[in-house]
Amino acid sequence: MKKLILASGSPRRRELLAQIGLEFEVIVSDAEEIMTSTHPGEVVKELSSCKASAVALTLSDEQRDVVVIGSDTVVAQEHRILGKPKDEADAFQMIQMLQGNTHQVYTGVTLICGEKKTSFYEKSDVSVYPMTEEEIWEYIHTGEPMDKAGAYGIQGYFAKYIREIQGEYTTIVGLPVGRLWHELKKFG
Ligand SMILES: Cc1cn([C@H]2C[C@H](O)[C@@H](COP(=O)(O)OP(=O)(O)OP(=O)(O)O)O2)c(=O)[nH]c1=O
Repeated sequence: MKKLILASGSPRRRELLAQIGLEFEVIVSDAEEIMTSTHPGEVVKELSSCKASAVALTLSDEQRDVVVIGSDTVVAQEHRILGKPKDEADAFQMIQMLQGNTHQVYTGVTLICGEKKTSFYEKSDVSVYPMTEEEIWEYIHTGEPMDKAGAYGIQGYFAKYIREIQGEYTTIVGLPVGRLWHELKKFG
């Protein structure tokens, strides 16, 4: 297995990569996130590519055999794409939309090693129990929503509002590790 660089500041992504027994270095880029598509799957592929490319560009010649991993997660509810909330009022609006409904979580991943590059995405469906306004504010005051796409974390307090998921759990937390491992093997 080649050396790995995780181009992400997300603690969840580090935990998931460590969970499957991989060793890696973390380099966080300040990539400009350029979006040209409106399909959530294409959006997360593009954004993951921006993050991985920004780090790949900083590597020296000796590091050309390293695989750089970039990733991005969004929530899609009907025709809307939700990233991280701007403030608590935005978080309230997002959770208000998600409660009592089913939405999709898309995570895109890009792997870059020298000239070789691959991007893919995974999608999971998440159904949320109805929540009262009081419950939504109580959840926002846990501080959990602000750094998360769709303003919730399935791995935290929000778990008690999850009715059903279809698809891979790690896609929702931010890194679909089964698919990632499958793709990494192709890099040798
Ligand atoms: C839906 C959901 C998202 N999230 C997180 C995963 C991502 O960290 C975050 C979405 O933001 P991203 O912009 O994908 O990632 P990030 O800014 O946290 O990290 P980086 O760009 O450096 O890789 O939301 C959860 O932790 N749990 C969830 O249930």
